[in-house]
Amino acid sequence: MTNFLRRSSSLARWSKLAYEGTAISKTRLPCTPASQITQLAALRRRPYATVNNGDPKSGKDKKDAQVRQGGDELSGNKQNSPSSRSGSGFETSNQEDVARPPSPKDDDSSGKENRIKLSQAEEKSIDELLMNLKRGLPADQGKALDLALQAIKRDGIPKELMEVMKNVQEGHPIDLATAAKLVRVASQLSRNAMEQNMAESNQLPTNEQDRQKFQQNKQDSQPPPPQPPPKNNRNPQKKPDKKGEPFYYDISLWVVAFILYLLYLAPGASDHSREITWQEFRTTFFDKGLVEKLTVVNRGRVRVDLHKEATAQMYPDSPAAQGKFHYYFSIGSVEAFERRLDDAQRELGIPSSERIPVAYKDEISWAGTLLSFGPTLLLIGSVFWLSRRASSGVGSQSGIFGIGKSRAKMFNHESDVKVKFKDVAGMDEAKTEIMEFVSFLKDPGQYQRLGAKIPRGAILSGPPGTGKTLLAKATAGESQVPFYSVSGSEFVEMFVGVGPSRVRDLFATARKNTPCIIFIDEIDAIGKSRAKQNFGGGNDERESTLNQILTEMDGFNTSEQVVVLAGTNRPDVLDKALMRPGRFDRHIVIDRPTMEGRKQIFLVHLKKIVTGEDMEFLTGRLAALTPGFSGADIANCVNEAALIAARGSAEKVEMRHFEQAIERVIGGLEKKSLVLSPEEKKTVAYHEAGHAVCGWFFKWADPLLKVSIIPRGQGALGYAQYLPSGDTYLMNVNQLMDRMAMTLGGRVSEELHFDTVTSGASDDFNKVTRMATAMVTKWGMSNKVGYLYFEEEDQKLHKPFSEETAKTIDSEVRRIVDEAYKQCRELLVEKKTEVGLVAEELLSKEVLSRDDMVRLLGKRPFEDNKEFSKFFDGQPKSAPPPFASEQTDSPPEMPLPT
Ligand SMILES: Nc1ncnc2c1ncn2[C@@H]1O[C@H](COP(=O)(O)OP(=O)(O)OP(=O)(O)O)[C@@H](O)[C@H]1O
Repeated sequence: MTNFLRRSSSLARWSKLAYEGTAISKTRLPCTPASQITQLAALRRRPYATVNNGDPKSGKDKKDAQVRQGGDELSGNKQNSPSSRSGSGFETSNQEDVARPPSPKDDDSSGKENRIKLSQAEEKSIDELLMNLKRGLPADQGKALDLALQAIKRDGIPKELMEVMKNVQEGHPIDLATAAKLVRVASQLSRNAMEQNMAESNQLPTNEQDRQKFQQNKQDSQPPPPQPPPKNNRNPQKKPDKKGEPFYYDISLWVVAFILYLLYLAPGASDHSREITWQEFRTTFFDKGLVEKLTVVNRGRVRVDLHKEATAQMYPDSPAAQGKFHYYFSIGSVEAFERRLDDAQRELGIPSSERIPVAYKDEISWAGTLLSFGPTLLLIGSVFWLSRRASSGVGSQSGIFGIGKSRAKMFNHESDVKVKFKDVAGMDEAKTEIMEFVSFLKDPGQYQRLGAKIPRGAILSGPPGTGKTLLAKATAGESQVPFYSVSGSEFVEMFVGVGPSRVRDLFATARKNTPCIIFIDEIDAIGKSRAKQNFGGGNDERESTLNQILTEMDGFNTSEQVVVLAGTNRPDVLDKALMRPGRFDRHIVIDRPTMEGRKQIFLVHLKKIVTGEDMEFLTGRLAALTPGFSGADIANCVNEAALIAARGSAEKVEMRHFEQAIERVIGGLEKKSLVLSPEEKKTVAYHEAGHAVCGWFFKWADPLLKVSIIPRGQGALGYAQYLPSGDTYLMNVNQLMDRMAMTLGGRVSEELHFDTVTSGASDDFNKVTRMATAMVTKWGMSNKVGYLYFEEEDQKLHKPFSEETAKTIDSEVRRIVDEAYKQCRELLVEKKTEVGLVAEELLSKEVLSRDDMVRLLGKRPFEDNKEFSKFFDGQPKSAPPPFASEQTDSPPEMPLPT
């Protein structure tokens, strides 16, 4: 035991662990140790060392034994050394029992007369242990530990505990009765320690009768005068504890921990066996006739059963003389072992009738089996842990078990959805259509009374940023209902079945919160036509998600107030089944805003901006400057203007800030770092001048607003911006021809003014070719091809026309472009001087405005669109910003006629 106690660091660790294990159930403490003892005894294995010279064991074991012996000698216990007694080091204390002083009669089994005192060396070890342990403990715990160990030191270890340890050592498992015994011993030890402590501090009598009397007297008497708190009293035994019960538990805890530790150290159940070699087996046991039986276990090991009595006589200290202990040795193969054994027996002349019986046995090693499951358990454990960790992060839906849950964001109508219809500008028709959903959600009774079927949903389609989501939110805001927003792509996962499951979950949640609105943005991610998807391999997962949406929408009964809105930029690719009545009943097209729409959207966004400009004029001018802008572009422009103004420390956002912002949004950042050579600059100037002069003198072309040779954005060395003749939806042949001629103006000008031409007109040619091709193949503007429409489809492998038609189309496109070129060249030859004028002015100023053009070329000979031109005429100073949607150096492409 001295040895064990010397290892105080491990005792500290172990006791702390035991304490932590039991601390959580302080009130149930007396029951705790029993179960733990069983576990602990089985957990820890400690090699056994016998001390007899004849006993087969390694040199290391011998050394251990010598150390132990030395320890016992040190403790003055020489005559009780293990060589004279079997058992563990604890038993060395048994002799002290004789010298134990008589104590008052105590009826409990762990009373003082039943204790075995510790030796001096052991007591010393306890003191050391105490010192080490107390360092890492809170003051209260330290005090309790002190008391517990002092009591053990003073009174010794109960005999019962010793018996248990002996049993454990002999390999008997700790059964319920033993556990109960241990509990009793532990609690008795604790109580004794506590009472002793009380007695010492209050002179409490230690025998039962006196104790009762004392308690009675204490109750009858006056409460003792309050003691001043003892200052610097370092002796916890003298200090009465005020916490009472909890303190008792603390002591108990330490007693339990200590007992557990003793058991844990006892060379117990685990020390049933020891490996030896064949040679050791032969010389030590076999040749001496001690072997009773051999058992081949799992064809790899042989267990040696010895004649107990004979072994005990020959090796009194060997554990093999005790109950369940046995030696074993490993064999290479059963056959080889049998041969060896036969040989050995033959050598010894053992007759065949007396030969040692050999049994064969297969045993399952539970540890091995468990170990083989280790990697699997580890994998399952880590997956579980990862999923738990993930789910404790963003939200409870994000773990692996929440994968089938809908990712829809819910906006509370009271707090989150603040958008109203007044915030959505420039789409009056769409608002009127969607208003019906609002009145249904607000007052469904009116519709039901008249037998009208409630619309299920609407698809909002249109280019990006035109306000589809905003409109859906405003619908929720107006109808004062919850709003579930989800993107179509959020249904698509790599796992099969997740999409449909999320759809189900979304609709189930919505049904629980009726009335409400579900908004599925970018529904084309899942709602693509199933026929089209199958080209080049289908996507079953997407298809089943779509099917689930169709089913869910069918599943609504008419009284369910769930409206499904969906947004898409590609209504053309949607599955027809989605669009049929009863599902998305309404198809609301939200196009880019018109001039009036843009004005209103600017008004909405300008509300938040500090500006001193006249609102009517400002919004009109900005709207005129931004044809083709979506609501999102407008919002971005307004914000950009405010940023530019703030960057220049301006008081207010002025017109020039807005114009700069629009330029930036359209053309990108000015590339100041890009320095052109003088020749390149000249070419760009003449190229742009060619466009500008064409725009000025062709009746159906758009007049110039601004031309610049400052490089911007990606690869645009210069650009010309034009005043649109209006929000054009239809274009006639004259307009198309003038526009194509104007687009070719850059190259023609280069031809007329330079010896050679540059690559700068490539984008112009692209536009011209596309326009001419559309005129021939789609718009019926070629007599030779006639009134035919040929769809351009990238995915189609075959052209929808014959080779002959293809040739005709080619020649017609070429004819049209040639005509446009001729028209342009005729004009520019005639206006060669004007082109030179404009180009030279551009070279010197880099930017020319509409007013510069008037000054250089005179007033345009045609009437401009009043609606637009009123915002630009009479503005001598400010150069108007560029035309929308143009980033290159050529005139704008015409909108596709609808
Ligand atoms: N009609 C409008 N009135 C006011 N603001 C608008 C309007 N349209 C768009 N906006 C602004 O543009 C922003 C983006 O619009 P929104 O998200 O609704 O576009 P969307 O059509 O849903 O785009 P996408 O198709 O890319 O999803 C809005 O937050 C709003 O600031």
